[in-house]
Amino acid sequence: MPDTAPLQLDAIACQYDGHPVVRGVSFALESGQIACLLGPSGCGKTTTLRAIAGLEPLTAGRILIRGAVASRAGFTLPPEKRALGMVFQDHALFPHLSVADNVAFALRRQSREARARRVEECLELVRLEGMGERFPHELSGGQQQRIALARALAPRPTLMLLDEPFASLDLDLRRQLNQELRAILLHEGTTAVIVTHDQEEAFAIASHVGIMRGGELLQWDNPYTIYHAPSTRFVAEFAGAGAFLRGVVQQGNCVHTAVGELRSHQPLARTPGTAVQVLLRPEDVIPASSGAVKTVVEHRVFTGPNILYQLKLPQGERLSCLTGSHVDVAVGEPLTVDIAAKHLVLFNGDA
Ligand SMILES: Nc1ncnc2c1ncn2[C@@H]1O[C@H](COP(=O)(O)OP(=O)(O)OP(=O)(O)O)[C@@H](O)[C@H]1O
Repeated sequence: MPDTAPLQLDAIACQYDGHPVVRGVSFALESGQIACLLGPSGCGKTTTLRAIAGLEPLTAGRILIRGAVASRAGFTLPPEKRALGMVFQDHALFPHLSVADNVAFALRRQSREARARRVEECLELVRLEGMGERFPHELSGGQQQRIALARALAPRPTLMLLDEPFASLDLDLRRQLNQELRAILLHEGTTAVIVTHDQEEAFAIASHVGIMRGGELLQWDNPYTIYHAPSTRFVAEFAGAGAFLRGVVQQGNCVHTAVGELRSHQPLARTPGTAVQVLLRPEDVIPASSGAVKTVVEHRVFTGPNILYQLKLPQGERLSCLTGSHVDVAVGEPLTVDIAAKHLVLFNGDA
């Protein structure tokens, strides 16, 4: 990672009233990368973001912005000196300023012409061209968040920090704005850190996802790796639906389970006889009339295009299964499946 990486965290720690809430968090972002910090409520996502912003001091470690130390124990460069853009859940627009003046706020040092040009450009980026003369209270919640985004982008920050920026909006609008946000960040080449507790949202936006728990960063990877090669069972559970089957490792990269012998295409790195749990994602479980595994539908969630089934095996263990919604089987009915996992994800233990 070159010294000029827009952002680098080296084992940072933060405390509130002597109580540690962030510990040993390290990651780095290259120019234009988009990261999401994801984790359950209270895991330290916002505190990490606030530390990057210069709003929380560090008790250990350091934060480098463009290769220069911005925070370490005993030193915190003030937020306004960090060349950051910030968007928080409560958009905090200036109510007495027009939309254009809100967006122009951080451009005070530029000439009138340059300022007007950039304001127009940013309003276009967030698809609110022609609305510059309006006032924030004349706009919808979604439009106000677009303005907050335009205002943060206007000075071309090194780094954008966004804390659940669309959390107050309804689901459809949130999804749409998240996709627009991703397109805008990519268009502008802006590096960003986004806090969310919505896994689907994180996967849809981010080039990198950091899963946090209890103040620690458990895994930092691209969304595909987080989902398909989770480092811990907690990450596996947090990253999406699935089931864990008890198994025992056999010779030849096989695991014996209640659904039969599962063979991995990659080495299992465990000695035969080891008790393990095998992660099976819903898309690894395929309905097939001539399938090898007999189950009964225990629960089902219809989402429109898909149905997510919870299936019970005769021995009592469970599987998740995702199908198109035309595979329509009622609770209590049998469903025969095949297991299509090629790369087995194993965790230790038979619990
Ligand atoms: N100002 C504060 N004073 C004392 N404790 C705080 C303060 N802010 C946060 N905390 C505590 O620090 C821990 C981490 O909080 P943080 O807001 O970073 O979590 P989070 O992952 O962003 O949670 P959420 O998803 O609910 O926003 C929590 O236990 C929280 O109660």
